[in-house]
Amino acid sequence: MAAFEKTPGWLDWYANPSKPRFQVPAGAVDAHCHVFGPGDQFPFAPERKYTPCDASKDQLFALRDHLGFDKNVIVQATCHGADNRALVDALQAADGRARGVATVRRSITDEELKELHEAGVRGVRFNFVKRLVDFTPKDELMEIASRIAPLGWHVVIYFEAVDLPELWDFFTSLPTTVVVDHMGRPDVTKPVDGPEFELFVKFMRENPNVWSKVSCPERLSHTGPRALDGEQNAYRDVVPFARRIVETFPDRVLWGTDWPHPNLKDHMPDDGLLVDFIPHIAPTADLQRKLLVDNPTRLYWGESHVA
Ligand SMILES: O=C(O)c1cc(C(=O)O)oc(=O)c1
Repeated sequence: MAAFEKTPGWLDWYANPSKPRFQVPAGAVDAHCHVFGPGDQFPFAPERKYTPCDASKDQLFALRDHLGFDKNVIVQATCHGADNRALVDALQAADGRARGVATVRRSITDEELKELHEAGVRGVRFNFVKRLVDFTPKDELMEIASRIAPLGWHVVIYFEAVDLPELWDFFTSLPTTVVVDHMGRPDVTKPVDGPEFELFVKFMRENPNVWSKVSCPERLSHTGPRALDGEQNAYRDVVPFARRIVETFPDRVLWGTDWPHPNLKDHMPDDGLLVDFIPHIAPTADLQRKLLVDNPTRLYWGESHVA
C-alpha cells in the first residue's frame, strides 16, 4: 500500500507514452521535470498543498531514454517543500546526467548549500502561485538569492501572468539569472500581442538576465486538442505564445516535459506527443538545437563556481 493517499481526483502520469516522431537533437535536455517520492522513502512535506502519486527517479530516467533525451533538469516539486532529499537522491543516481533546482529556506547553512551544489543543484525556486505554496516574505527570498549568487546559481520563478506587475520590482532586482517557469502562465485566450503578454515580452526584453521555459502547453491550453491518441497538432492555442518567445529570445529559452505533470485535472498528456509539440514552437533546426541543447547545457553544465 502507498504510504500516502493521493489528493482526490489526482491523475497519474501517462503509463505508455508513444515514441515521438520528432527526434530531438543529440545532447537534448528535458529542462523541467520532477520526482515525487516515492512517498514511503521520501515522505511528502507536511505543508504541501497536494499529495501526488509516486514518480520515482528510475521512472523519470526511463522516460528520458524513451523520449530520446540525454539529460534532465529536476525541479523541486512543492509537495516536497524544502526537503530536497528525493531531488538529491535522483541527482546522485543520474551519473552526471541531471542537474537540480532546489527549494531552500533562509535557515540553510553554507555547508548545506555546498552539499547541494556537489549533488548537482544549480538553482533555487521561488514560487508565487498561491494554490501551491504559502507566502514567503520577499526579504527572505532576497537574502537567499544573494547567498546563492556567488555559487553561480540562478533563481527559477513561478507565477501567474496577472501577478507580474506587482512582482516586477522584486524580479528585476534579483542579482542572478532568472528563469521563468511556463512562460509566466499566460492566459492564452487573450491576444498574443495584447497588453498582458506584451508585458511578459517587455520583461524579457528589458532584462537580459531573464530566461523562460516554453513548457506546459497542456496546462495553458483552453481549446486543445490534447496530446492524446496520436495528435500531431496538440494545444494549438499555445503555439503563438511559445513560438514568439522562442523566436524573439532564442538564446534564453528552455523546454521541459513537466513530467509527472502535477495537478492536471482534466487529462494526462502522452509525453511522446508533447515532444512532437516542439517543432511547432521551434520550427528550425537552429532554434531546436538552442532550445534543447545549447541553452540548457550552458546554464546547467557550464562552469562551476565552487571548488
Ligand atoms: O502548476 C502546477 O500545479 C505545478 C506544480 C508544481 C509543483 O508542485 O512543484 O510544479 C510545476 O511546475 C507546476
